[in-house]
Amino acid sequence: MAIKQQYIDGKWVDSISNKTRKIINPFNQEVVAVAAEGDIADAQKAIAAARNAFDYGPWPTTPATVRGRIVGKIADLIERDKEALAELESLDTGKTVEESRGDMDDIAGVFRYYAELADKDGGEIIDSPIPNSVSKVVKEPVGVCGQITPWNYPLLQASWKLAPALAAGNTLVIKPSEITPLTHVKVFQLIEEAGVPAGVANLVLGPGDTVGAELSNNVDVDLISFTGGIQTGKKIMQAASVNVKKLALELGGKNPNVIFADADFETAIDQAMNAVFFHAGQICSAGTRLILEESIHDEFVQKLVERVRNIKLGNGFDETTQMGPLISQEHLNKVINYVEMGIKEGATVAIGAKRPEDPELQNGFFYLPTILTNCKTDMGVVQNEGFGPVITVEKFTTEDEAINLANDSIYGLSGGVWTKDIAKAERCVAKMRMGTVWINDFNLYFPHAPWGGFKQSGIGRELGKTGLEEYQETKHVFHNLNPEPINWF
Ligand SMILES: NC(=O)c1ccc[n+]([C@@H]2O[C@H](COP(=O)([O-])OP(=O)(O)OC[C@H]3O[C@@H](n4cnc5c(N)ncnc54)[C@H](O)[C@@H]3O)[C@@H](O)[C@H]2O)c1
Ligand SMILES: C[N+](C)(C)CC=O
Repeated sequence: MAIKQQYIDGKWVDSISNKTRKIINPFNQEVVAVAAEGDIADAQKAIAAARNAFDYGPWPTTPATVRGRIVGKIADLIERDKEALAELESLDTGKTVEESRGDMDDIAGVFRYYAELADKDGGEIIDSPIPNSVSKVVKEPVGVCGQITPWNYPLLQASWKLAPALAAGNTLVIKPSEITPLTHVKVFQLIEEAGVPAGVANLVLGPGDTVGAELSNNVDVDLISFTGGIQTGKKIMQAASVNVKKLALELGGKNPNVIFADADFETAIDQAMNAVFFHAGQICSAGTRLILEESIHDEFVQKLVERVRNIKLGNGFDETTQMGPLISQEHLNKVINYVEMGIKEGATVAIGAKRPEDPELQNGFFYLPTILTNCKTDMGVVQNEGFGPVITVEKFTTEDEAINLANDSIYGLSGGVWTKDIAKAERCVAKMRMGTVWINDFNLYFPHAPWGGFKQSGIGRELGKTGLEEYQETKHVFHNLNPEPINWF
């Protein structure tokens, strides 16, 4: 099996130590690839290449229109190779190929969006209060960017970082999760083919506590952008303080889905399922806290259970599969412990709470879709991110109570509210402390709208215009057209 290599300074390379890692299909634990396993030295080599390309290379001063054209070419190539990319993503993560195809459309859309945005902000002329002067504000790239991505949406999360960083003229080193590097490797082949100059975009494979920590610590990195868990985010924030790096953190969520009695009942049930069981709940914005108005609670739970019973688990490459496995044995163990904690705390199992018995699923990291009722907001299972196919159900009777429950969290990534009462929806949205709030929808995102968290769900925003601005410095240039001595001294 050919080794999946790193891409450093425009060359495909093994790790300096020659170490490798087996990449496992979570559906059956088969080895699907062998990847180079980089270390601190590989990260340093890539950072040096990115530093050199930023300080002495053409990319930062290449006209934004030309950079945009190259970013657009990457979008074209992703569309060309969509099927191959989707298959790699599903082999690596276990998600259905149908879902991976959707991810690839989204990813191409992100590159396209930033390709088109690249040359749209040419800065600003200020009406200077000083006679005979010109005052202007220009946008410049931040410098060398370190980018660290998680395993649940490997290439999608990478696209939110790569596309704006390149469009804005930065150079970068990206590190995917060590267990899901395959689509990163493939997209770097496309980045090379699109004509991004050597040293501008670098890919280092390997673990977080070595490669990731080096990206966070190294003083030659000007900005670190991280998507992943809250505990890792805290470590990165601390490390980034070494040279006051610019910091963007996209962390976890424990997202409330508030359903009022006047909501469209069937649609709310359907979307409540989708909000959690899509990708087996391994989504930062999964609607894992179902908050139901008491008068509809029993019927809603009963109907939900009936529908959840029919969710088809299986191989992501089988077109009838609706939900794949969890990512790894380690993660499966975490989800098992998380549900056990909820049961010990007094939650009632409405369905699931175990592994499936189907013999065909025994080699995969499967866990049954699970609904826990009788949950109270102070339970660990309600407060902690489980990152699996598990819904906790709470009840409310008044609008204020619903909002208080929704906000009772250290997280603030996303939330939803379901009602036909427009005024009620707007009142709730105004009080819900989250970066994204959906009215009569859940889990929707697109390149044009910013994404990120309130509270401990993160710092900064990806996507939208703000997603480009994260990768730009703002410089004020004052030009005195008639310099004269001040004669103070
Ligand atoms: N807010 C969002 O948009 C968003 C999107 C996707 C995932 N997430 C979050 O990601 C988490 C799941 O992903 P995960 O398990 O891969 O997270 P994780 O924090 O374990 O790992 C994420 C990345 O950080 C690296 N890493 C680990 N330790 C590190 C260290 N000390 N220094 C630097 N890098 C380090 C890992 O190798 C990986 O590449 C969930 O909490 C989920 O909510 C958030
Ligand atoms: C940000 N999103 C929803 C694409 C993936 C979160 O895990």
